[in-house]
Parts: sequence; structure tokens; C-alpha cells
Amino acid sequence: MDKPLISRHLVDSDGSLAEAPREVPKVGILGSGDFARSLATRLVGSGFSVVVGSRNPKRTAGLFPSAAHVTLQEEAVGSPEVIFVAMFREHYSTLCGLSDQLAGKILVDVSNPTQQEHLRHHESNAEYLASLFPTCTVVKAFNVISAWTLQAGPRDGNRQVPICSDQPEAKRTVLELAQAMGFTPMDMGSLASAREVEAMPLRLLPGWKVPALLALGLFVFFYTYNFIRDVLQPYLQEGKNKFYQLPVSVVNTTLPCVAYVLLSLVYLPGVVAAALQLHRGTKYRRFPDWLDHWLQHRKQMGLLSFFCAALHALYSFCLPLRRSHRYELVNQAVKQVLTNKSHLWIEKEVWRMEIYLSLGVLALGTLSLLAVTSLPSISNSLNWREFSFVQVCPFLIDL
Ligand SMILES: NC(=O)C1=CN([C@@H]2O[C@H](COP(=O)(O)OP(=O)(O)OC[C@H]3O[C@@H](n4cnc5c(N)ncnc54)[C@H](OP(=O)(O)O)[C@@H]3O)[C@@H](O)[C@H]2O)C=CC1
Ligand SMILES: [Cu+2]
Repeated sequence: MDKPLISRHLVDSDGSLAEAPREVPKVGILGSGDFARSLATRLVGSGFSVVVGSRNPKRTAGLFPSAAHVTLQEEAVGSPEVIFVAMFREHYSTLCGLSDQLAGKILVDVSNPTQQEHLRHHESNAEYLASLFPTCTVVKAFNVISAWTLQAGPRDGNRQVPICSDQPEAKRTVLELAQAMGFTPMDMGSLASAREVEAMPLRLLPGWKVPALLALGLFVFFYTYNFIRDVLQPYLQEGKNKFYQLPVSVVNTTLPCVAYVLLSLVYLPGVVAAALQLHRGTKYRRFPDWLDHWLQHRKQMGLLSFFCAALHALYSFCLPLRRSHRYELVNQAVKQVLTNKSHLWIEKEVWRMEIYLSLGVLALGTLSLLAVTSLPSISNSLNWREFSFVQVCPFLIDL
């Protein structure tokens, strides 16, 4: 996305292009890290002119879209009215030399404290920045958006951006900026709310209530069904006592049912959304609230589905540990001796178990690798890198 998608041209009534009366708004970014790069890409793509201030512009320029101007910090802060501070809190004080050039400008604080930092500092990062630059207006925004989401573009599930500032005019400017970038700004009031806004990405379990209740409801439903089918019916019809199956067998039959239904509920809203867009003939209209909520809960449902599938795998590996299983084995062995036929070696079952085990070990290995590599990014952003592997794992495990 090197070139602006929305150029600042207007279409005249006769269809010809006319120059916009306003010039392209200029936005500054201090810092050249992951966040700064993604932000620059997004801003350029949304039609803004971007100037990036780096301590070492020669080294970092190649990492930015060609339309962005990468230069020294002191040169970058000259012309733009809005400047994003894409740096960590501990480096804010290194900007104090720029105080004079920054006077009167809007500084956007995007920083995300870690849990420890959040507990250690009583004032928010944004308020700290404001105390360092009393002549600037500080606005807290975009901290809940990961670099990845910025680059890939907002999705329906995670486009909300909480924004707060003590200066309504500056806040409105940033609200409009967020909107122009395709996000849904959320006014959180004065800068005193910044601490609350900074705590948002630290809440690891937002929006889990509905998916958890749904999973529980599905579990109860399928458990009851399997109980009636596998335990109650044989008891009533043939007088067989299979109540010992309640804690393990019935649970193990129930888990994959829940996993599959949840998994289908992860994919279904995408299909519904696509159908709706086709029906409307545009993708630039808001989805109805129910669909938006559903789309927002996909990650949680995917993780719960994965959890059920993993539990199912674990239960399945433990099945041979049961006393009832040993009894059946001995029973079969005795029968085999008595009839002198080999019943126990069932080629299909043997192969099935071998493949089960090898896939299980593979899935576990891959998972631990992914967990180790994604943990650092999880801790720094609310919208974790999309866990699409989570949606594939139940398939792997239940093959
Ligand atoms: N990465 C993400 O997904 C998200 C990040 N954020 C926030 O954005 C901010 C930047 O994060 P991110 O881009 O990931 O971090 P990086 O470490 O990738 O980038 C930090 C940048 O700060 C600049 N910097 C300026 N002064 C110093 C200094 N004295 N020492 C070190 N670096 C300095 C550097 O640019 P240069 O060398 O060019 O001066 C560096 O590239 C953080 O506050 C973070 O919490 C918020 C949401 C998500
Ligand atoms: Cu299974």
C-alpha cells in the first residue's frame, strides 16, 4: 500500500477531476518501530501525508512506504499539527529537547504499558507525556490496536478505538483521523480516563461471557442427548447397566460435538456477512448489531472449540486406563483362547491408534512452538495476531 487509496481529488458534476480545495493533511510520527511502520502504511493508504521522525532516518527509511517522508526527529515535528508518539514511555524524556518545536501541537500517545508497568506507575503514560510537554495537547488513542491490525486494516470484530483528552478540539481532530482510517472512535472523556484506556489491552478475557455460556449450554444439551442414547436407552430396553460411562465415556462423546458446533459458529458469521454484502451490493455499510457481536466473539468461540477438542484428545488417550476397558480386553483374550481365533488384532483399529498418536504429538509440538512465539506479542496488544491455527487444531486433533 505505497500510494494513497483515497486521493484528495474531487469529482466535478461533469465527471472530470478537480483539485480539492484543502491540501493533504500532514501527520507526524516519532519512532520507527513496528507500530510506527504499520501506522504510516495505514495513514498513507487513507490519504494522509506522513512524515516520520527517527534518530537514524538513513537506517529506517527503507522500512516505510515510499510515500512517507522519513527524516530526523527535529525536522519531522515542524509542520504537522498532529504527531503520534510511537515510542515507549521510558524514552519520552529523550524528546524534551524538541519542546519548543512541539509547542501547541497535538501529541497522540499510543503506548501500551505492561502489567508490571501499569501497577508501578500511578499516572498513566499519557498523563506523564502531558506533564513533560505542558505546552502540547496530549490525546490517548490507538493503544488497543495492534501493529498487525493497523497494517492489515480494521476488521468488523476489532475496529473500536477508545480516545480521551482534556481538550475537546484536539480530541475531535483525532476522532476524525481514526474515522478516516476506517476505525470506529469511542469518546472516553478526559485524559484522566487514560489509565483505564491503558488497562484495556491488559484484560486478557474481554467478551468471554457469551461464548462461555454458549459452550456450557451446548455441553449440557449434547451430554443429555448422549446420556439418553448411550446409557438410559440400553438400561430401559435391555436392562444393561451402563451408568459407569457417565464420567468418562459420555463426556468424551460430548466434547467433540461441542467443539464442532462452536467451530461452525466461528465460520458461519463470515459467510452470513459475505452473503449480506453481496445482497446489499456494497461492503461499506455497517452490519446489524447481532452480526457485529457475533463476529466479535469468533476468537473466543474458536479458542473454546479448541479447548474442547484438546480435552477430547486427552480423554481419548486415557480411555484404555479404565478398569472397564481392562475387563473387556481380558474378556476378549479369554474368548480368543477358547475359540482359538485372533480377535484382538483388528488391523483398522491398530492403524487408527497409530495415526491418532502421531497426529496428537505433532499437534502438541506445533502448539507449544506457536505458543512460545506468540506470547510476547499477546502481552503487548489486545488484538492478538489472529489465531487462525486455533481454528484448524480441532480438525487436526479429531482426525
Ligand atoms: N507493536 C504493537 O503492536 C503495538 C505497540 N504499541 C505502542 O507503540 C509504541 C511503540 O511500539 P513498537 O513500535 O512496537 O516498539 P519498537 O521498539 O519497535 O519501536 C520503538 C521506537 O522508538 C524509537 N525511539 C526513540 N527514542 C528511543 C530511545 N531512546 N531508545 C529506543 N528507541 C527509541 C525508535 O525509533 P528510532 O530508532 O527511529 O528513533 C524505535 O523504533 C509503544 O509505546 C507500544 O506500547 C501500541 C499498540 C500495539
Ligand atoms: Cu474424536
